Amino acid sequence: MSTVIPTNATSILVSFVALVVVYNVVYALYTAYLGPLSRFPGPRLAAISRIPLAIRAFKGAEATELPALHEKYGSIVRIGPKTLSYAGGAQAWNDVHGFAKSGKAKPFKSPKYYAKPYNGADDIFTSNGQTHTRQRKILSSPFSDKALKEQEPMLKRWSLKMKDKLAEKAAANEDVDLLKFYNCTTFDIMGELAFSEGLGLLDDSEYSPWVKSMFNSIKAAALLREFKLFSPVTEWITENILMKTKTIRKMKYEHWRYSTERLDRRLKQTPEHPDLWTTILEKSKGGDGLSTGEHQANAALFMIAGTETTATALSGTTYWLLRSPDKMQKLCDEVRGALKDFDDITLESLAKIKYLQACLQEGLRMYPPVPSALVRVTPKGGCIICGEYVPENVFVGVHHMSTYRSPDHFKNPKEFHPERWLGDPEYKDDHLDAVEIFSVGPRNCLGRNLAWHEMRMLLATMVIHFDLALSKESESWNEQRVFILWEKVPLMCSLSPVKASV
Ligand code: HEM
Repeated sequence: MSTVIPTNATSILVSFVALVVVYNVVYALYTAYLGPLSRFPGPRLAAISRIPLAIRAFKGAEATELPALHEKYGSIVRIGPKTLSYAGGAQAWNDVHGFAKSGKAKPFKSPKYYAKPYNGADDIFTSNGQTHTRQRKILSSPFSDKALKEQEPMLKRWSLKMKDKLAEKAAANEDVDLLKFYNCTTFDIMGELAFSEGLGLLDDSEYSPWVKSMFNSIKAAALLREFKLFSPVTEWITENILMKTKTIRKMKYEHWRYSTERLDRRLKQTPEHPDLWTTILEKSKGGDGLSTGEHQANAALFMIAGTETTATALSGTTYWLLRSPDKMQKLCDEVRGALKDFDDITLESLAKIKYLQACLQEGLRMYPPVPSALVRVTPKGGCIICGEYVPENVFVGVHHMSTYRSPDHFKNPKEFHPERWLGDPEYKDDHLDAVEIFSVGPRNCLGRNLAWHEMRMLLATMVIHFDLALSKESESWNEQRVFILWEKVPLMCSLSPVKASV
């Protein structure tokens, strides 16, 4: 009797496992060959399993592999059993990310994809529905044109400080890592904007432990998310084991602690000059305001969303200008011609320099700071995207890199030509509206106006004061892996001061 029970138990277990395996294989084959997504083109293995998607994510290879898949299969590619990637230009942008029309439900942000902040409160990036609408109304107020104009002297002050620090390096004949300088500047700016205190990064021209931990946690978050999405088992392991490990908790807590401490300090005082929280607190009065947890969550978010993105955009644009000496010369001529004196530099005067704007637009197309798709999930009952019905619960997203590298949208898509943004007849057939660096619709980038002001001001500051040359070691700088964002390496350049700089 004692030997019969284990044998039965073993055979029950074996039968159960076999059943699970058979069920999964049949289900995967059904989904791939007969399911509602089977009519979308893509590699067969990707329709059966998430393995190819996961391998690509762990290799950090999406910036090259996804554009190649779109080139082969077209503007909609099935890249996972329940995942579609889009590179279809303006219509894809509107259908996936745009405003809802006549009460029709739109794809939304799945909590599976976007983890909540450390304190469990939603920030504007993770929230959906009414919480998002309420937060957006309050948080957008400090980014109006009028509010940003008040920040002009502050932006000029940090631009000059960046220039002074770079001038020290140039005087010492040292090559500089421009990526680091741009990052130090945008972090210091956001520190002052959000908390009325700079982070002191430009003082030492070095990243602080906080900033280093932010960079490390972006890659960790990308890999964890991919592991979590792989299967129900890995999802359980991620939620119940990995996310609770000391290392991951510490990583999340560190970023949280740094920004919360600064926000707390800021909330105890009234700064002389208005900052973001001056307006946010004003708009937050009354029943519909932000809770303390939401203030904290959004402060932490701003320190990531509003810093390294802008520094990345500047680094990418500078890199492509350095690779294209004729374009760099034209930019220097136009900027130096338009701005003769430091007082000439205003947000308005910078916005009028058309070639400066075109260089930034083309730099963003060539090297989008957010290269990946910001994935959504289709709503109950499904929806129509690019003229095709997509059933509910499917991951969808417009992939920036694939869209911007597509010959369907751009002539010479892999080449840097600011002229395409200035009506050059050579590029008359380009679909410029395929480029939506800041996304579209109800949750497009809240800080896009600030980002444009910062990018124009800092790039103009560079070319007004310095002639730049790319160091040999950075010639292939753009060949980087992607883990949600680019895994950037130093952008080494040599600088020589312009004689009669303003
Ligand atoms: C070149 C620089 C920047 C780029 C390329 C960029 C890009 C984006 C993109 C693509 C989104 C859409 C996210 C999504 O669909 O989930 C977004 C959202 C957002 N961005 Fe930016 N961004 C930049 C600068 C900034 C700055 C300076 C701020 C200032 C704080 C900022 C704050 C935000 C916020 C708060 C959201 C969430 C908006 C919402 O969900 O309603 N960004 N950004």
